Amino acid sequence: MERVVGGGALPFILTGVGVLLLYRIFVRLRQGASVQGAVVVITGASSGLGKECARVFHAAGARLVLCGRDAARLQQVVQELAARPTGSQQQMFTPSTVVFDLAKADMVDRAAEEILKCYGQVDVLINNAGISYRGNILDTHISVQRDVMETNYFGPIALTQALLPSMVQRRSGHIVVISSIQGKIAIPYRSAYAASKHAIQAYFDCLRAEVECFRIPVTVVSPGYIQTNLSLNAVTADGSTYGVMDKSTATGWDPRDVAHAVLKAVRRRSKDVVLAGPLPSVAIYLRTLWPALFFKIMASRARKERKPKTE
Ligand SMILES: NC(=O)C1=CN([C@@H]2O[C@H](COP(=O)(O)OP(=O)(O)OC[C@H]3O[C@@H](n4cnc5c(N)ncnc54)[C@H](OP(=O)(O)O)[C@@H]3O)[C@@H](O)[C@H]2O)C=CC1
Ligand SMILES: CCCCCCCCCCCCCCCC(=O)OCC(=O)COP(=O)(O)O
Repeated sequence: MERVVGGGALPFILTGVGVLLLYRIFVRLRQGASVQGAVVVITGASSGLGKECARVFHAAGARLVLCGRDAARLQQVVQELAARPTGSQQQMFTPSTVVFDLAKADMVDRAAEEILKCYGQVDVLINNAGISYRGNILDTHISVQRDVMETNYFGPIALTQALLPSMVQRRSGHIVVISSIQGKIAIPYRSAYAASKHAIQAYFDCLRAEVECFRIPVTVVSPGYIQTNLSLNAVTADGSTYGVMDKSTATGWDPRDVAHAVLKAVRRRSKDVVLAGPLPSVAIYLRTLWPALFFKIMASRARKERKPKTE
């Protein structure tokens, strides 16, 4: 009797192909949506986390609009990106730049128009720009509290509100904000910064609920310390620049890792991402579940930090 070779093998081949297809679907689902060709706007793209996000989203094939106050520094980022070997077969786009100060309310609407003109639409807005603060509330002029709020809160929400109607019209878009662990817990001598990050968290939580019906996801990313110029650029109680690279900043997360986490959050349309080690994570739970203990720890921290200045 003759045996048909392949007749017995066919089910195995079909099963193999099926398993392979299922595996590819699984990988795709885990990876989430592609950002290839997506128009991604990044504020604060001239340095630190914003610059790393520019690198990561550029490598993923996004069409970038890079924002900041300093045209020359943004151009430098554009040149760096253009000079990078692609290492992949996907199409890369030369980024556009839009220069404006988020703290100047009258500039933001015009900047939003300029941003929309770059590619006619915005697919992902990453509100990353920000400034930190170091100071004792007793010594801090109210204008410093206001200035930090302008950059970290009113600027980003004004830009978001200016770009949102075009997203709603298209029933498409994604809004991301880089908050901080300090948007979840407040630590001493950071009043202006922690308040602005708490405000950002609340605003974008409201927005998430309000725009879900338009299929526009809102992602709040709350990182712990990152190795950037944030502490160097921080403002102090009298409005002057702090100018110190704090140990906590210098030993923080690698901004590349945080930028990759931001890309992952965009692809997966995550709602709230906390990037923190065990201690800050415990502190966040403690603030909710055992506030009295959390406040005691913070008061003790405030006493310890005050000591060197008063002794
Ligand atoms: N580093 C850290 O430890 C952490 C940082 N974050 C957050 O990450 C974000 C990025 O900060 P990071 O990269 O660390 O700090 P950097 O100081 O390195 O970068 C800040 C960026 O914000 C831009 N920026 C500041 N003020 C304004 C303004 N008024 N208008 C427009 N752009 C402005 C700066 O651009 P330019 O000066 O060129 O205008 C710069 O590109 C911030 O929101 C910060 O709060 C969150 C957790 C931890
Ligand atoms: C019973 C066990 C109790 C354990 C509780 C421990 C409480 C420890 C407190 C930890 C505080 C962590 C603060 C983290 C702050 C942070 O990561 O901020 C990120 C930033 O935005 C940095 O900005 P900055 O300008 O402050 O450098």
